[in-house]
Amino acid sequence: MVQDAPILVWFRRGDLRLSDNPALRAASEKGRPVLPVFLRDEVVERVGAAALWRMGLSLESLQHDLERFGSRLILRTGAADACIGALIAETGATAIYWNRAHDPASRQRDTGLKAKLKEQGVEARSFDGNLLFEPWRTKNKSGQPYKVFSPMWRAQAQQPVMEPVGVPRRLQPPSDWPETETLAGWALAQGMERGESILAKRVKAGETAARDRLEEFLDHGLDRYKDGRDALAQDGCSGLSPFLANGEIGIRQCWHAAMLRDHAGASGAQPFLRQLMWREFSWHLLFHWPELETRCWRPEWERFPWNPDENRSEIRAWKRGRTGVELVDAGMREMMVTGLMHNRARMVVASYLSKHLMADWRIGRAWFERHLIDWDAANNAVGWQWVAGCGPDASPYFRIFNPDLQATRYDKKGSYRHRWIAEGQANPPETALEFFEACPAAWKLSARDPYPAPVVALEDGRRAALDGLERFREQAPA
Ligand SMILES: Cc1cc2nc3c(=O)[nH]c(=O)nc-3n(C[C@H](O)[C@H](O)[C@H](O)COP(=O)(O)OP(=O)(O)OC[C@H]3O[C@@H](n4cnc5c(N)ncnc54)[C@H](O)[C@@H]3O)c2cc1C
Repeated sequence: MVQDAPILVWFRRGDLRLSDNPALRAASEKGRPVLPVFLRDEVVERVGAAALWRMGLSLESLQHDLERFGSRLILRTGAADACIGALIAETGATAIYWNRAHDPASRQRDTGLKAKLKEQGVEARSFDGNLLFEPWRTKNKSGQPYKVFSPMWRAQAQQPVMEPVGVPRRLQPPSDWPETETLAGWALAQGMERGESILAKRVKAGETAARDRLEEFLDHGLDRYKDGRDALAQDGCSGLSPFLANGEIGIRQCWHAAMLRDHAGASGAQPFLRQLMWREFSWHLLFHWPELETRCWRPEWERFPWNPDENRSEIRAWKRGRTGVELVDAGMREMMVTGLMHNRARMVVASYLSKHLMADWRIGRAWFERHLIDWDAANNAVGWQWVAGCGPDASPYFRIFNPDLQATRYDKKGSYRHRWIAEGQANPPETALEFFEACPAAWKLSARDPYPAPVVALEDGRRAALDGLERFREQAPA
């Protein structure tokens, strides 16, 4: 009987939660058995090592949350259409619901699958659960997608954002559960070299932890956010990015909670909402320009004399936190130890790579993709293109961050560098020493090594970058 047939609810990285989950909520309201599913499919296979490991913690937490409802999470590996086809055949499901993902690979997969399922008479419904506004509905005054952040912020911040839907009241289990693979069997930490145990010390995962983090930040961090968000050594940001990347909290939940504080007069609410809108802007761009991760948004920048050679010793030094430029090295080491990097440091290390070292920004984008636990396809691509100067609304290429000046301004007392760089300190803090445990053994790094001399003198690097810009401008068509 169709009215008793199960509905598959397909969770993805980006919506691993029970609240503010429109697909799950809609399925639960049908009064039919609900079968939650997560696939290790072609899209998941692309996720970098650290983010994949972090996603495993999310899935573990989601499993527990579902079990509290008498439900389960069915895990399968393989191409999405084969896995879904098999589950339909095994369970008699006649419908599948999911929340839309907006990265190009997911869109391609979902569009093909939806058409195929419809042909087979299966109800395939998608919901908007991952953004404040669906990107095809958001248009500038000329009816075009936004290319510049500020007008989008001014216009969209005034638009009503859908209220988050609540946790389902009940999840009716199917009469028989299909077979599931196990998270242990998936061994999601496999690609992590040595970093897993170090990262694990600091990571909290899951929907409850995400909500706690948001409340803690709103109660104790929001008022300091405007000035504190740039201070490298302070815990001045929300720390929500890994929760958002996995969808343990919904963006609409964050937005509405911050709006309430804004209405109550909290001074940091507007700057925080603005950053949430940057995430929205990034996804808006990736939706409308699906090549954003791999191609310069400004096509003429493909002719910029980036150096594509990833095997240069300077690039190796950048990856290993051994450039001899303290702020750059501190940022890169923070990422190795925590899977995260302060936003200011992300900008500095990205500028150093794409300008002082003239490396192709895609080398950095891919390295972040492998090492960040908050990896987000849109934020990462837009962040890199913004810094490298080839994206929409980008910082101009001639704006070259001077890491030493940035350190003077945003790490006045040197606490951030002290926290992450052990060499030369009589009693380095644990954080600085952990870098040597977290990085691959093959790098053969030791805290007892002398700190390296700069691989490029900052002034030489800046000059070379500006010369590159001049050559590029001379040969670019008018
Ligand atoms: C080169 C580069 C790469 C980046 N890669 C990523 C990435 O892979 N994943 C990621 O989530 N962010 C990325 N960012 C953006 C930003 O650095 C992080 O979102 C931020 O540091 C996360 O910390 P938080 O949650 O405490 O931020 P908060 O300052 O508390 O901000 C709250 C939320 O707003 C959003 N946000 C904040 N700043 C930005 C921004 N500049 N662009 C887009 N959204 C923003 C994020 O969702 C963030 O979680 C990148 C930035 C740069 C310059």
